[in-house]
Amino acid sequence: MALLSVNELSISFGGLKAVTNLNLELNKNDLAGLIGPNGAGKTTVFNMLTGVYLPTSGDIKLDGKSLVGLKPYQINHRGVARTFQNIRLFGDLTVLDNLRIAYHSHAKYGLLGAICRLPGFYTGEKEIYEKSMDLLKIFKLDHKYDELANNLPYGEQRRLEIARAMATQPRLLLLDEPAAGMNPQETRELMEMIHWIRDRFDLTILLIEHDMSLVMGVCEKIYVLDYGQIIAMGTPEEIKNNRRVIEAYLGEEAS
Ligand SMILES: Nc1ncnc2c1ncn2[C@@H]1O[C@H](COP(=O)(O)OP(=O)(O)OP(=O)(O)O)[C@@H](O)[C@H]1O
Repeated sequence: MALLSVNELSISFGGLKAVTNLNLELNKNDLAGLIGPNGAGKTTVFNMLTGVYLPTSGDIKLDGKSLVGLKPYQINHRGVARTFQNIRLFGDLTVLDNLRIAYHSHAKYGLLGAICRLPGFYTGEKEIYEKSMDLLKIFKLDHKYDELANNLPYGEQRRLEIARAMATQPRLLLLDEPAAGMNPQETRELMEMIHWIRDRFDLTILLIEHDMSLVMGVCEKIYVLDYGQIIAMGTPEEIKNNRRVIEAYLGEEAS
């Protein structure tokens, strides 16, 4: 069974059909891309997958169970995490605390345990600290654990956002333009990191990206969206040579 199965998904804003009859399927461990010209509807798809927008029609199933109508935090608890096009970190908190907060959303001790400082609270806190530091190491941010997130260079803020999403222990990770604003060296390192976390954490990843070298280099399967509709799906090689895809992008450049 597919991990994620999107069936005839549509959404309209007033008279504007932003996404129409979208079908998409991801198997466990897929590393897939969602590309398309500006305004094609990519972020809107992510917003529907994560419960930010309620679809007008259609269904989204994770492991065969519908996510439609669930709140974003409920969808996160089912195993879906995301990053945003515009970085959304807690800028005035340290790098470590940004991760701790994400781990706390899944902490095993309750409010009473925290207020009364029950033994479970201390073991829980220690575990969260250790797991947070482990994740920071993976994302090469451990030496910056005490810095305020706002003070990190842009590329590191992007990595911290992915690390924070990983702290919610997702099965499906949605990355919205993870390489935006990165230089070529940072982009190359990010590509390797995305591959590595997919394998290490047994993840399924769907990413939106305008940087074609990243999409073609890292994704094994690519969906192309244009005017809210999927116009092509295939391997990077198939997508590169697809006439409809070339036209969609050339149309954008010509306008
Ligand atoms: N909340 C909303 N209200 C009204 N229109 C919206 C809303 N969200 C998205 N749209 C519209 O839906 C369409 C798709 O937007 P979306 O941001 O999903 O595109 P995108 O492919 O992610 O674009 P980009 O690559 O530029 O980020 C656009 O016409 C946008 O204006």
